[in-house]
Amino acid sequence: MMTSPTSTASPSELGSSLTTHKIYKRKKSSLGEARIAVVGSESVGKSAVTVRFLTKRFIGEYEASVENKYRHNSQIDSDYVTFEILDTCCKGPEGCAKDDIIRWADGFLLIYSITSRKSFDYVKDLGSKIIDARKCGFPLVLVGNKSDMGHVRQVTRADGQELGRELDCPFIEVSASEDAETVYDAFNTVGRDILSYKRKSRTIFDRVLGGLPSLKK
Ligand SMILES: Nc1nc2c(ncn2[C@@H]2O[C@H](COP(=O)(O)OP(=O)(O)OP(=O)(O)O)[C@@H](O)[C@H]2O)c(=O)[nH]1
Repeated sequence: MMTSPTSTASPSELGSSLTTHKIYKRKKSSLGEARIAVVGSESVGKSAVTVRFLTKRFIGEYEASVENKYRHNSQIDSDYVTFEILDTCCKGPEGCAKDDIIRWADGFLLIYSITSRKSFDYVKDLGSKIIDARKCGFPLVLVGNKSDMGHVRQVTRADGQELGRELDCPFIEVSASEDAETVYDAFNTVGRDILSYKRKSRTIFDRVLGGLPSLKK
């Protein structure tokens, strides 16, 4: 069900595809699935960006005290993909990148607000924590949200590009409120990276299995 752009969105308003979870078990997702955790500090627009991608609408305010998980079918290039998107909540001492979430996700959208230096420093630490926990080359996309608020900008585009290079991941500036295309681009970029990462892992696995019959000869 669509919600009007100016209303307050609650999870139940966003349709039956949504469930809320507390613990994320790392049961491997299938090749056509992309589990994305949307992480970043408070009020950077994690829910706005997620809901924009899911409903094509910008919704101003959210009832946001819990983590929300959504399933969404989409197509990237010629691949059909089921996105599982976790809109995280940062309250609590562990912040939004709890260990079970880091294990659960196939990839991350690291979101900061271009109007908050503090939120940028937060994703810098978070990105390093994720890279330490997962393998090198793990799918991450760095997202600077609220690009429509250039008049109160605290983080330059060059800062974002530099951090993208440091984390070795794509960097995109978006505006959940003004520019849906940039938001789709961010999700599709991480989705594409996840599929390619999974294919590479599978290729190595297949190569190992593929080698076994020849051993019998
Ligand atoms: N101008 C502008 N405001 C935005 C944008 N995205 C989100 N906001 C506003 O920023 C505020 C926080 O947005 P949320 O989506 O609730 O942020 P969040 O990161 O999910 O917040 P928490 O879950 O509470 O940490 C709301 O008032 C939104 O309307 C944007 O692209 N531009």
